[in-house]
Amino acid sequence: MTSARLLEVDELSVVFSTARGEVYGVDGVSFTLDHGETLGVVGESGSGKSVTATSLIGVRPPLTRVRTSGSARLEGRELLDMSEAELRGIRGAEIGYVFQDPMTALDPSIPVGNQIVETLLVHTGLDKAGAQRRAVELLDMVGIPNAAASTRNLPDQFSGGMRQRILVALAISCRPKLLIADEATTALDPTVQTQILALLRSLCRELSMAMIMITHDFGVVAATCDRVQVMYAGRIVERGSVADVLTGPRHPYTAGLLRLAPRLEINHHHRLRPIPGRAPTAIRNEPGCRFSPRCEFADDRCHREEPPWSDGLTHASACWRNPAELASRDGGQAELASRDGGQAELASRDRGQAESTMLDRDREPR
Ligand SMILES: Nc1ncnc2c1ncn2[C@@H]1O[C@H](COP(=O)(O)OP(=O)(O)OP(=O)(O)O)[C@@H](O)[C@H]1O
Repeated sequence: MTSARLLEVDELSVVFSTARGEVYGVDGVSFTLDHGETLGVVGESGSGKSVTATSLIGVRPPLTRVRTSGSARLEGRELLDMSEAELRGIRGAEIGYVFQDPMTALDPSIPVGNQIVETLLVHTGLDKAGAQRRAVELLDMVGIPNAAASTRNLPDQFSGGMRQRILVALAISCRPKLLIADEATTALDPTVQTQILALLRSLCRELSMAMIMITHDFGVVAATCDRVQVMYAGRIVERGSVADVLTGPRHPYTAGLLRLAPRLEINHHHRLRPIPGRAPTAIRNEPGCRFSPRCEFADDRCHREEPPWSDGLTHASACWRNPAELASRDGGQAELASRDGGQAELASRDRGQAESTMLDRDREPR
């Protein structure tokens, strides 16, 4: 029986034992994802985006003692209790993963077609001839020119953008229900980045595939996602629809990130500029809100007590302060709100632009 929800993550915590003590890579994260839905996960470096995602597919850093707790269910099946063999069956087949650097995921010594064929033979009932035909179809689908001949090429015979397309082909080869794109376009130049984002969005639609898009970049989220959650120091601090969060951020951290993002256009690189102060490593030794040492609105209670999560709302944040109060105290916020009106428009324009780019099927030269 298929569960209504594709993914249900409940109080997920991932703790690393380090020389400095226990470090919470992720600390009590909960979220859900429906079939076909696209979710952006945004936050500064070290906020726990990748640890959240890799714990779903059971990938653990080597030589590190890790303790995972909570729950992560894929269509009702607990991923955290699965054996390595069961997880191997999930990875690729039900959850596809696209990394930032295709060369870490592609074997440089094996022709790309063979790498896709291997995956298909492991996870599907296709025979070799069927898998070879499917590999050509997949390369064609992601916009590799001369797909049949290209199957014989090694990864380094392709440009960076083409390699990223090949990685997308590999990730979707078994028609996963969920695609996780982890900074998948960060290393690409802006034009190629726009094309890959368009490709991902259109594949999600064509294949009814859900996607978790991990990024530093609100422009990427605006171009590809329905919903977004913002992470800080191992926790989710705000979540909502992309339009709601971009037009009216409720958490001072999100507002700060948006204020510092130059422009929400996906054809410009704009990794998050840092908010003043240092992002903490999530070692549980301080009471109160983790953002309070960097927050211009923090009062005594923020430093003392963990803020509650405003549950039941589609647009919610974990903050003691009232968003209206923050907006009235922060002149910059008012400016942000009016600028964000334009940004919401941009979000839908970016999507249109990204999709028409996809329809054009333009291909970057080698
Ligand atoms: N192997 C490890 N050993 C110890 N701590 C780790 C390890 N991997 C991750 N962490 C901790 O988990 C936190 C979250 O890491 P994660 O890679 O998820 O961040 P991120 O938000 O994905 O950052 P980036 O955007 O730079 O990839 C880090 O700040 C670090 O403290």
